[in-house]
Amino acid sequence: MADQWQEAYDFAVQVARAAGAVIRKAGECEIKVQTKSCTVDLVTQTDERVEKIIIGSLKEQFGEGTHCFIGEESVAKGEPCILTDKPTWIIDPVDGTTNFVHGFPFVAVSIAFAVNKELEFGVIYSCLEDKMYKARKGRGAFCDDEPIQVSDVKDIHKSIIISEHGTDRDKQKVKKIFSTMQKILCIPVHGLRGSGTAATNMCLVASGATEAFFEIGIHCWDIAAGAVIVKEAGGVLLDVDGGPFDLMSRRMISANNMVIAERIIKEIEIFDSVRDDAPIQKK
Ligand SMILES: O=P([O-])([O-])O[C@@H]1[C@@H](O)[C@H](O)[C@@H](O)[C@H](O)[C@@H]1O
Ligand SMILES: [Mg+2]
Repeated sequence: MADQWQEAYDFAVQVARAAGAVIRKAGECEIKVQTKSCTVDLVTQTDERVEKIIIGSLKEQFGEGTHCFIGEESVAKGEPCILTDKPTWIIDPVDGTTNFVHGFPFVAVSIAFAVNKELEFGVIYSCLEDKMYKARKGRGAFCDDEPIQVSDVKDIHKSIIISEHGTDRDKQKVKKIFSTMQKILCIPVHGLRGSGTAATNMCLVASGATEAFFEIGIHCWDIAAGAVIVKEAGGVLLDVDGGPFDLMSRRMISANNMVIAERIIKEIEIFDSVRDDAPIQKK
């Protein structure tokens, strides 16, 4: 059967690389910062401009109305965040916006593609590192066209675990986040890390640099591309309660294997997060 998504996959890589160049250039100028859900949930004109460039390029290539789009900044402006069976692009134009604003060197363009609610491929361009991660369902994962695979560590005491504190500053949630981190650190593990971008964190799992990344509070656009890349690199994806991975649930763990995943899950103190696909509350 003709390989119908190869062209879309190759085009997504080109678009991600071009978007990364725009981000790098914008980072050389003064960055005007605004906020979204709270004072530390940052957004810049670059986030919005890059998302428009990506979606515009995809519409031009594949036609208006044939594909659907879930983009971080479009959703922030009220677009629906509903995954249907239609071919759908799930886009985070600047993953690691806070890093971008501060010049902290981890910023990624994350582009995923789903059909019939199945993730077909994911592309993550870590644009300040100039590293292109990509994977297609059933065809392996790559960084700069070199195959990558997860670490073979099974002993939690020999692991590095990534988690992030996110942008929610609710005291009860922060307490659970840090209590979880403390319990994991004192297993003990070799170390805790966090790049500040979920997409990059998942590439670090996929490339074997760390054994797991989990977070409660992330969005589908942060993790969709990384989910394909981790899975194709031989890793596992689960809900933080050990259930099946749920792209819209705002929580997940990605790990190199089930032994590490299940050990980390034991320590996670779960708190509620409104699903990405929850009905929009009328103001
Ligand atoms: O907002 P953004 O930079 O696209 O996405 C970021 C995520 O990738 C990260 O995992 C999370 O901890 C941050 O709070 C932020 O949400
Ligand atoms: Mg993001």
